[in-house]
Amino acid sequence: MTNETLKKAIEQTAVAVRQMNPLVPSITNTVTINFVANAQLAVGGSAAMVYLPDEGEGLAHICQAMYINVGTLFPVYAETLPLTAKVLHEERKPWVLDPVAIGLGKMRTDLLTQFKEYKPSIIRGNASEIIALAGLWNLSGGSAVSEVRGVDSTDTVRAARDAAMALASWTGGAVAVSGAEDLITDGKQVIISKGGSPMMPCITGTGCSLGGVMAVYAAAADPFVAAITGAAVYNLAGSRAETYVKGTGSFQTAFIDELYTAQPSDIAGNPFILE
Ligand SMILES: Nc1ncnc2c1ncn2[C@@H]1O[C@H](COP(=O)(O)OP(=O)(O)O)[C@@H](O)[C@H]1O
Ligand SMILES: Cc1ncsc1CCOP(=O)(O)O
Ligand SMILES: [Mg+2]
Repeated sequence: MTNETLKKAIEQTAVAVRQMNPLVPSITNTVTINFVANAQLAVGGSAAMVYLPDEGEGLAHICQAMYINVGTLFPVYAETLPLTAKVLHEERKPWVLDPVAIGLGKMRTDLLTQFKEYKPSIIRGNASEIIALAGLWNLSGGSAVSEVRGVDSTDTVRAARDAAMALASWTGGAVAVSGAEDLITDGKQVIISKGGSPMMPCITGTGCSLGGVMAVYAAAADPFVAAITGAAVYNLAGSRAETYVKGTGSFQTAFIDELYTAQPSDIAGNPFILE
């Protein structure tokens, strides 16, 4: 892939989701569920949030793509999440996994272990989560899950490069590592997406909603292009929003405005490096 073909693919993806308005349901955490839905709607998707096993399974059958985020688990998810992921895998529907706070608790570890066989099309996490997931799945570049501290990263994005590539090689999809710069790989190529704002990690849900937005784009593009398009619109919107807000409260509102108003050509023009 060249820079020009990638820019064209990003622009086409952003245009396509606005035309399609794809149904992209989520099973996600209760902290940021509203932010996820609003971000998905802002870029052109149709959101639907559920908790129950038959509802996850039912939506997996009819959706164009789906998002699973393990941020706040409830006992019912022991049934909901594997059932839903199994349908997505069997029907070859694109789906995005955010392994939030991997390492915390037995149920989270059990669920994330099971997802290895259901091969998420895109895995999106911060650097520590990506390194820990590769460790849990016994892939190269991974390390013990006990090193994760809650939901925030203690590793640099570059430190997660090998883990990200190993995970993408296993799934056959893409892996996106977020941070001050974002690294996206399909296991062969690596893209660094630039931009964003230091305010982004200071509000909860930028990472979670980025996963939801990547799922929306996965309804219209292959996982690698979808993940790159998600990173690009986030970095563009974050850079723009920080220029006129007073602090992190108004940043969240401005950020959604910038997602909504971002033109496909501007999303494609957000700086990236093809390594
Ligand atoms: N220091 C930073 N500068 C610019 N953008 C950032 C910075 N930290 C995080 N971001 C952006 O915030 C979003 C969420 O990333 P991150 O905070 O790593 O996820 P998580 O919330 O899962 O830990 C991504 O779009 C990322 O590019
Ligand atoms: C704070 C918190 N606690 C459990 S899930 C969650 C949200 C994490 O969101 P993000 O990873 O996008 O900052
Ligand atoms: Mg996160």
